[in-house]
Amino acid sequence: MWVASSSEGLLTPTAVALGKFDGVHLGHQRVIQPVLHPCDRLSVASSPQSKENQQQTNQEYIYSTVVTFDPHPQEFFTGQPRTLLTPLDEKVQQLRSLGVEQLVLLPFDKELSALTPEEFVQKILVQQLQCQRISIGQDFCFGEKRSGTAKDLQLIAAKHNIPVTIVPLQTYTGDSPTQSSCVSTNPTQDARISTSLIRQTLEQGDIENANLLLGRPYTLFGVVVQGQQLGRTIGFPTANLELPKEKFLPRQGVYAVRVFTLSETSNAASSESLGVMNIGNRPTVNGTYSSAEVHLFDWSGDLYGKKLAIELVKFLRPEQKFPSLEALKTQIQLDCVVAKEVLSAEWEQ
Ligand SMILES: Cc1cc2nc3c(=O)[nH]c(=O)nc-3n(C[C@H](O)[C@H](O)[C@H](O)COP(=O)(O)O)c2cc1C
Ligand SMILES: Nc1ncnc2c1ncn2[C@@H]1O[C@H](COP(=O)(O)OP(=O)(O)OP(=O)(O)O)[C@@H](O)[C@H]1O
Repeated sequence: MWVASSSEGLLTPTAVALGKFDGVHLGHQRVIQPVLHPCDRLSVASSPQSKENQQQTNQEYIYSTVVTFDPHPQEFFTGQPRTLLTPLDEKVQQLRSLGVEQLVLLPFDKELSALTPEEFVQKILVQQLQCQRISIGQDFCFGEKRSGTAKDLQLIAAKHNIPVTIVPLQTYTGDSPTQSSCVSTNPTQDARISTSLIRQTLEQGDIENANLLLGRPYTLFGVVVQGQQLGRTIGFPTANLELPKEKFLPRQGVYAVRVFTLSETSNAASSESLGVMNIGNRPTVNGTYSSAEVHLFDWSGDLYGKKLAIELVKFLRPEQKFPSLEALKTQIQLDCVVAKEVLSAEWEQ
């Protein structure tokens, strides 16, 4: 997938899905669908329809494009760094797997934030992106002080003969964490699927619902670095992960997880293990910084420098300060038993 951050080097003309898309959750995926090429829309596959096919039928090739903002608008307005469900690398990976061909990162600055809705359409969508088609969610707002609505975009774009798909809000009943049918389009009863809702569920340790809203497991990607090497002295060696500093972390505590070792070049998963993960400050050993560390079941070897993907499956318990390393060891043994039960029950479903 092509990533562009300036008006130069853009692949044009484009079919554009517009928004922040942090998390690339189920609502976002519905907004992206209408701009994908037909074969990707059906299969949600990774390889887009070939450009040659479209040229053979004499159509102008239109690049399926997600247009987003960098930095996140909230970061620009508050001046505070914002953590993200999907830092850039992860967002690129998710969008690529949906079949998106281009990600455009509009620099969100004073100038961009001051564009009126009409100027945004004219300067960005028409002139820069040669946009042929647009997809947005029903609650999309844009332009200076978020003054333009989805309907406004439809009216303004119509003047340039650009059709706009307004995707109805995808909502969630939240009462049935094991069924994908809990995603619906009934906005009166249900909560709108949003980045904010997923952040809240992760903050509460409600991994099952966060995973449903995302349409995939919430995953931490990181490189294994050295820890204090105390884990091996209590019989539970752990791989300490260095995570992107902007990655949003869920509630501190212990999780049942699935772990994939990634190939250094392609990011393809080469092997899968099960394990337990702790996210927190390790008060028992007077830890002074937050760490994320995983113990893999029935595994031994050297993971230093390896890239891991850790899929969170279930929150097991909050982190605690134990009176001794022996007491911590006893608790981790119990954590392993519970995690194995959780993960094998999941496997059977
Ligand atoms: C499954 C699991 C649960 C843990 N739970 C706690 C806990 O409740 N409290 C705590 O202080 N540390 C906890 N830890 C972190 C340990 O203190 C840590 O693994 C140990 O100090 C080794 O750290 P090191 O890898 O930096 O050597 C947990 C670790 C694991 C793997
Ligand atoms: N649940 C949803 N159903 C339909 N469209 C959605 C949904 N959530 C977001 N969208 C649309 O997807 C695009 C990207 O959404 P965006 O990331 O800007 O908002 P969000 O997911 O609601 O996040 P936040 O919680 O930060 O507002 C926008 O066009 C938005 O209107």
